[in-house]
Amino acid sequence: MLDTRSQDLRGQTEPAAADLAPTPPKLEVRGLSKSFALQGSSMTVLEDINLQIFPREFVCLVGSSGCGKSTLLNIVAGLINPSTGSVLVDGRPVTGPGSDRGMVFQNYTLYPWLTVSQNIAFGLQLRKMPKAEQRDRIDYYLNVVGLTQFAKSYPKQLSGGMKQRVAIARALANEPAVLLMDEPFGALDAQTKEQMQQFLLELWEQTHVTGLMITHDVEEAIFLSQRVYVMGTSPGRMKREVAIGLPEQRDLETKLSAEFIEIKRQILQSLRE
Ligand SMILES: Nc1ncnc2c1ncn2[C@@H]1O[C@H](COP(=O)(O)OP(=O)(O)OP(=O)(O)O)[C@@H](O)[C@H]1O
Repeated sequence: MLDTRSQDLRGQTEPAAADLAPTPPKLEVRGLSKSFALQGSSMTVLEDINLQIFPREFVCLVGSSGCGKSTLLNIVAGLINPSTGSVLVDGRPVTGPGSDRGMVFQNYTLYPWLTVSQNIAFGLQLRKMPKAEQRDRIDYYLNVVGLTQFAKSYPKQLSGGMKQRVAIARALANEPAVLLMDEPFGALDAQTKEQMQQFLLELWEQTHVTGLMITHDVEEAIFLSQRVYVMGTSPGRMKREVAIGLPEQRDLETKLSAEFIEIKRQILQSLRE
């Protein structure tokens, strides 16, 4: 029996955020700071971070190298603790990793000894999901990422883009409340990266998964999201929030539109300030 979140991921329920006012956020970061101990002193990496991501929103976070993007995402994932502040998913405080947050990293993190299907099944097995339901989910998400024919292949037999599609399918198969992605296309060549961006847009149209992705590629952020958070550095803090008013249906031509170029100019300017 699938829960309502899973139905949401399959695009069957939950109206758009704008149709419901006020809608509680799926993910909320409140007054979050993080300091690391460094050679006997303390280095503040994140300062007073606040953000909210609403159901069916796909949001990107951009910032220059070292501003704390990965640290923030790892805190949201529950992999490291904040120094102050909190993270809430569906109103519940995050205290560690959980299947309500699916994570995709830049470096391929598939298990090389497992097939594509087995990789996707990994979290489902941990949760002791009945076999028949596992098979349904695996088939469904293999189809969503267009890899049905590669179900029995091993990661070493796949290209970089295909590996990331498996990683996305594995994260989605748990039907998380929020999909978290840390530079998922950062290791791909320019052409594959563009294909993956197109793929992710189509995936979002199909699943309307709530997502938070970090990238230092401003064009990628604008192309993929409904909102972009711009981070400043030293210490990492939120500088600006930019609503992306582009139509939902986007393709590579969208990147050449005057509206797109204007948004890009504004974000680049914020990053430079
Ligand atoms: N465990 C740690 N101990 C000490 N300092 C850390 C630790 N993890 C991260 N940092 C520091 O925190 C800062 C932010 O790092 P982080 O990796 O979050 O940045 P980023 O914005 O994701 O960078 P990039 O885009 O280059 O990946 C850096 O100065 C880094 O050296």
